[in-house]
Amino acid sequence: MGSEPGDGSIFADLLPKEIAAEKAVLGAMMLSKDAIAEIADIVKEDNFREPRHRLVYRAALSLFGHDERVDPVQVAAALHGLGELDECGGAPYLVSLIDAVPVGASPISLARAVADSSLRARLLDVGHKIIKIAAADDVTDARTAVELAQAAMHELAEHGDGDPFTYPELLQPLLDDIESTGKPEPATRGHMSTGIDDLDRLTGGLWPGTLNVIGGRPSIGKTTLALTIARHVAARLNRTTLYFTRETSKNEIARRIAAAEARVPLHILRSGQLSDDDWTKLAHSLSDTSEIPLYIDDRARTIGEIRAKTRRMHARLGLELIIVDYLQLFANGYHERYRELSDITRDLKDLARELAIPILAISQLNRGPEQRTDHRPQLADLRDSGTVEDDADLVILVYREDHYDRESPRAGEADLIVAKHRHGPTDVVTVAAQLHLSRFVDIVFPSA
Ligand SMILES: Nc1ncnc2c1ncn2[C@@H]1O[C@H](COP(=O)(O)OP(=O)(O)OP(=O)(O)O)[C@@H](O)[C@H]1O
Repeated sequence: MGSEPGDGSIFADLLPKEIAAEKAVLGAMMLSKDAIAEIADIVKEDNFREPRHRLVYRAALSLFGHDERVDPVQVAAALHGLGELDECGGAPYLVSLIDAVPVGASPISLARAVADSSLRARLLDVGHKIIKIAAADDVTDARTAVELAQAAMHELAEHGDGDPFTYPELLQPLLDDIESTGKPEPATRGHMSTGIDDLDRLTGGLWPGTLNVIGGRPSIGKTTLALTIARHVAARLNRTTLYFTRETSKNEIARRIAAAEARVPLHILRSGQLSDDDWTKLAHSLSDTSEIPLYIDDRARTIGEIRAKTRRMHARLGLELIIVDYLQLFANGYHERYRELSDITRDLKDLARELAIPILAISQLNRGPEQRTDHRPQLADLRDSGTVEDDADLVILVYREDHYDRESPRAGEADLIVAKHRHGPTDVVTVAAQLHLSRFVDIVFPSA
């Protein structure tokens, strides 16, 4: 028993509950073939920290792969054939694994518990490694030590499941190393405008080190507002922006940006039925925007991945704005939701401070607006989203009257309700909602 020798860890001793979780996963695999596929998606062999559990897992998976029965008898026979049965505690131990499955437990939650504890053990190992790097002051200078520590953390975030690296995956860190070596720290260029004049007059734009939140009910236009700001910052201000999207694919985001920049309606881009004029507009805008520093990522799945990618790209490119679309999608469901969302917003706030850049995060609201007669969102509608209401420096709530009433005399308008502004006044800014072009624009009143 104890930690696997290969871990080389002084910290990662297995706790009784972690042993129980590993046993339960293996037991669940021997109870149901359906469970095996679900578990294998989440848990890899090296997630098991008890060595004999790795052997049982490998044998069970091999039987499953050959479409054979997976039960204690078959697994015992397979292990016996490999000369590993005694090392695994014999047939009685395999039978005891079945008894270790808690009544009513889902295989997925059991698998997640094992993957989670494996990741924690790796985190402890990395922590230990970082302490050793930090202490070796006769070997490395402080700056190199920080880079080594960051590399250790990146490896953990990107390969928590222990998969081998592909060559293309290794190219990126290599490029980062080559490009960041000897490059001065990017200078912070202060606050930036959002491109919505009235909003900029009220807030001064987005400030370094702040967490800014766009809140709204589904389909109200949160992504449209975030993309309006992203386009302005990247295309008009030429400042490097990284947009994390999870629900909407990067291709769809690109389509929405193209619609807004070329002023060709989204449904026309989707249908492919472009007129000659549309093609001309699209071609011009593609050439105008071919080098804008806007990066779109639809692969990050957790806040840890967002942090790792952001740090890596910041070292390489000097990021100036991060956008996260949207907070709730980056909760992994391992813990109570309120706590996870609180952790995510705190992490984003810390990241904004650490990198001295603004972060703009989209958040869903609870059903509060639907329960009020005027449907206007309020700060308190963020209440279910962890501590975002407290952590945010600026909260902009999006509201469109025509979303609730198609006959509204305010059709085509959106209110951007600045419901929280830590360093200034709150107010409402009204803009034109051109959703078919995926953009919000200032309302220009004809001069008298
Ligand atoms: N071609 C179009 N013409 C008119 N309106 C459109 C078009 N395409 C999308 N819309 C509208 O734009 C709105 C979607 O905006 P957006 O995706 O920014 O909302 P959201 O608040 O981010 O939504 P979600 O919570 O679903 O992510 C919807 O109301 C949708 O009906």
